[in-house]
Amino acid sequence: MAKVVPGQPYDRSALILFGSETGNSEEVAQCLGDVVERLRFASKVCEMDAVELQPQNALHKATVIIFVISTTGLGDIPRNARKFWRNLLRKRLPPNCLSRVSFTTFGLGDSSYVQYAYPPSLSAACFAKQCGAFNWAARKLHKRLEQLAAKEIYPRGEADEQHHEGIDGTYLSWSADFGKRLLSLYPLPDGVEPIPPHVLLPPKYILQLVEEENLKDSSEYLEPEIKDSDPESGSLLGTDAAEGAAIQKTIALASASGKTTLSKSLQSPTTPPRSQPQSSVLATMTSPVSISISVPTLDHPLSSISTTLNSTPASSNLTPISPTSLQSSLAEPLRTGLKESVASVWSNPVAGLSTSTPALHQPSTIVKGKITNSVNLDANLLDRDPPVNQKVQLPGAQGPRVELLHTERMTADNHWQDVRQLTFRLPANAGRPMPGDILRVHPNNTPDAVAELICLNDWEAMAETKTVFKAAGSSFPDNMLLSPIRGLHPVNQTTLRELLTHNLDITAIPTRRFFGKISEWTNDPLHKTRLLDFANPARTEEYLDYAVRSRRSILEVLGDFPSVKIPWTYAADAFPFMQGRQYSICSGGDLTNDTQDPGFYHVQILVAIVKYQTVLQKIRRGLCTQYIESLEVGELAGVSFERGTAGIGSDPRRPAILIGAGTGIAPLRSLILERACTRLENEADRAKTVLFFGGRNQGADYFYQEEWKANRALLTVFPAFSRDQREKYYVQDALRAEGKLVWEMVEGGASVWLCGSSGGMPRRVRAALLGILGFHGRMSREEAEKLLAEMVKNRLFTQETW
Ligand SMILES: Cc1cc2nc3c(=O)[nH]c(=O)nc-3n(C[C@H](O)[C@H](O)[C@H](O)COP(=O)(O)O)c2cc1C
Repeated sequence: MAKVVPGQPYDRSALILFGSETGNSEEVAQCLGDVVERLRFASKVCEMDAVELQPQNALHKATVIIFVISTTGLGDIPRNARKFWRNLLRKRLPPNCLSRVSFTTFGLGDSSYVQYAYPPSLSAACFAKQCGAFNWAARKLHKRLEQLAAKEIYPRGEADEQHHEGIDGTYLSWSADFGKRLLSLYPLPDGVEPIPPHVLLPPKYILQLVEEENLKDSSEYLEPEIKDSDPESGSLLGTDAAEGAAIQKTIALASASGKTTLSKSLQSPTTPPRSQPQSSVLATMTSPVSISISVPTLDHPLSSISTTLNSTPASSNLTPISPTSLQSSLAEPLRTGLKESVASVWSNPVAGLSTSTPALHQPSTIVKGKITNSVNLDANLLDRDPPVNQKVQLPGAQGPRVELLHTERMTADNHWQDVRQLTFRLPANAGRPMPGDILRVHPNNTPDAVAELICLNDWEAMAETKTVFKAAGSSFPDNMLLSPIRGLHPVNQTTLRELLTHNLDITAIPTRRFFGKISEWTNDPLHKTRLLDFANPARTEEYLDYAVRSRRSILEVLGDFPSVKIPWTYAADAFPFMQGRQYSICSGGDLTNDTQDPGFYHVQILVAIVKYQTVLQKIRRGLCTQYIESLEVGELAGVSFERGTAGIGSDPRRPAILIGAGTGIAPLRSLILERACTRLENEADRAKTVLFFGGRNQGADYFYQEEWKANRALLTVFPAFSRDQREKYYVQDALRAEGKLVWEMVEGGASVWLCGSSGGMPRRVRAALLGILGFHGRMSREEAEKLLAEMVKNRLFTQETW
């Protein structure tokens, strides 16, 4: 078992700042954190919005800064980087204000967004040159940093999800070369080597057992810079300022003196004395039975963790791993392809990225928009006693909750797909929901899954004991920067079981980084070798076959490798944090009002329940939709509200062409209802609303057809069902068939919305639109392209695909 070697700064530090909408950039940032730590940099990974531009802060003290940012919407900055971006754009910033900053950027994007995107600040010529909105956020950030005199120490990297190897297709070679560049710029002192890949890096967060009195005054240790008074920053998922403060409390130190006591129940005679040398071995896998814990002190937060697990090493009973492939297209969408080709000499073979599928959008997601506050739903709700049921509630009942009023299956009973409409009761203090707004659903792990994980890791003895998160200490020069824990509900003290239930994503598909980590916690040589294979970027196919194509969960992997025993103190570091899933609202207009109580609004979402089978034969279910499926009417659900596109397209005086397939109807219905209920002084001003809807069968998944009939005067619908006749017929075919009408509406200034799956549909719809502009509008290809780009620029074209 390798010894823990804490990061040794040697006067070098790296700040890794990410802007991430669905978690991919965050994962890249964590991987880069590992890369630099192995090069002996003190590192800190945090959201961009957690950092201020002030002269004396970490931004100016770090030896290097790596910005990792995705592009969202159509050329937009992710919401947890918008405050930082706005600050960077301030006109009164001195032109050389970042002259002490050495940086590089790594962008995450999708080249399919080249097509329509035309970021507002760009001229047509520039647009053509710059390939539309592809990686637009990273490009403009990089450019702005240089304008402010920051020094580029390594060229920008740009990952493309369309690459056949996904993000890894760019990331792996880029990070390997970047590492070499760092070593050449900042050579290590004689006799000091990079931390080798087989040595476990210190954790970012550790768990401690605490007695209640240790927590009482935890607020006095809050780290000033993570306090975020900007209500728009939304840096903490689904939280407002108060909730953010609570999160800060969560990560606040339990004891300034490092005097952290063990829960009495766990203080066994085998507990080592506190004076024990801090560099004790992390875990001795071969040792028998007892649990002994020495608690980290502030000075040496990591080196003192000493856990002797009751682990009898399992014999090598690894389940045979055969290449597998997905049998169903119903799997939650794979946003990130992954693969690996480059393994550099110095680099950590586990440093490559892996899929970040768990953080993905679910159907009905809208992530586009200018205004994206997270709103605390209702303080009063938090005081209510949750209904008694089998499900474990959010710890401390502090997470945002809303009441589920109604749920309804929207597909025919005999249809293979279960699509549900859920109606929630939203406190009015969140503001009136508008088309384009989002509900984020925060799921739970099931009690069974949690129990299984606890059992697999032999954590039964401490599972019910109060614990506290502690951001692991760091030699980072600016100690103000403690990264907020994204996606963590504010729990001041919680048990390990509660944490696993509400906060840690134990059913995510494991990343390569996860395999690298857990390989440290087995003493079975065969298991270790296999785990390191999966972590090795040079053996991507094995990882893909074992973990991704078969959609194995972290829990299943731990079941396959029973010799792995994760020290419980590492739980918060080993597992990803659970992030809520976003759903665009499908309600609007009069449906929004609560006729019984003006203190509330009603909000609906449309959710396709994710259930599928891989060649492993096991039925797989989406974590979030499983939670949604289990919700009962009247129950308070973990849901937060976020602003989206600010009602673009809801003005009934402007014609609207709405194109949607499947659950992509959600934001379109919201628009239709909003437009219909908006009263006009002169009804003659009301413009056409035309919906092109794509489904499989009229009898199975023609959502809201009764409503459309009732609204016939205000809405024209052209449905396209692919499976109702021999010849496949899709929305793009319906568009072509109504080409003349479409052209007339575009000519009349219509706004166009395109919503649904990001597969081939958006590309085909775009081709159809270009054809219509060419044929009916008599435009050349170039003119048609330019018109579409102009529409994007003027926010007359909105694409919400996932
Ligand atoms: C709703 C949505 C909009 C997107 N818009 C763009 C875009 O305009 N340009 C681009 O290059 N990529 C775009 N992408 C691709 C993302 O940048 C890419 O999926 C990235 O891996 C997401 O990283 P994140 O999880 O850190 O946000 C978009 C993705 C989604 C889901």
